[in-house]
Amino acid sequence: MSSCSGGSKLPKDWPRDILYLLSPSYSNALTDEAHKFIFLSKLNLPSNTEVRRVSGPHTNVKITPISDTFHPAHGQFGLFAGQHLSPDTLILPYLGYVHGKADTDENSDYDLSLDRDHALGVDASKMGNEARFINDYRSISANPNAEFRDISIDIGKGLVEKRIGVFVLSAGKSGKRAKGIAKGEEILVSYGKGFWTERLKPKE
Ligand SMILES: C[S@@+](CC[C@H](N)C(=O)[O-])C[C@H]1O[C@@H](n2cnc3c(N)ncnc32)[C@H](O)[C@@H]1O
Repeated sequence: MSSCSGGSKLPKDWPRDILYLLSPSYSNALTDEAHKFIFLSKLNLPSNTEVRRVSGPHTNVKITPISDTFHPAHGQFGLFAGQHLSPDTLILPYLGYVHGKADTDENSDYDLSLDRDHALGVDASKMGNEARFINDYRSISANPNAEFRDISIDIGKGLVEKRIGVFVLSAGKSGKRAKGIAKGEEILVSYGKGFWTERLKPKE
């Protein structure tokens, strides 16, 4: 795990009690099968796989306190575009604690699925990067402007690591989203209906 907390490389408005990550943190309880799924030889990738290199802090985004009292996440933070972002651009990876079913925190509001078949998640509740501040579009905008997609990251020695990336939505067949995300616009995804139904359940 590569991390920095308190160093000069922290993004503006980064909370003191959350560890800022430059790469994922892995649970010691991950199975061999999970490791094989996450870490792959470049030689075994389909030829059309885009292998990427990314590193934080991410200057294309801004962590911003939500001061608008009509915003449903008022008093919290959101992630905003620091520059124009074109359709289909990778904005940043979603980093956090990569874990299996055995160490899932059922109460986390920052746990994103990495792979359903292997029951793998990325939980950014205690550690993560700027992506943990992305809000859901509901009650903020008519539609999301970004989405999560699988990405392959070059980690050297001929290996790649599977992660989740946040992408600007594609322009769409009719080109209605061709403008992408404007500088200063909030980056919004859909958490999926499941997130909100879980939240509405009484806590045990
Ligand atoms: C992954 S966090 C997003 C960042 C969060 N706003 C923060 O400052 O840490 C998810 C939490 O943000 C809030 N949130 C995100 N989108 C929301 C929305 N559309 N309506 C209400 N609350 C939202 C909820 O409290 C949710 O549990």
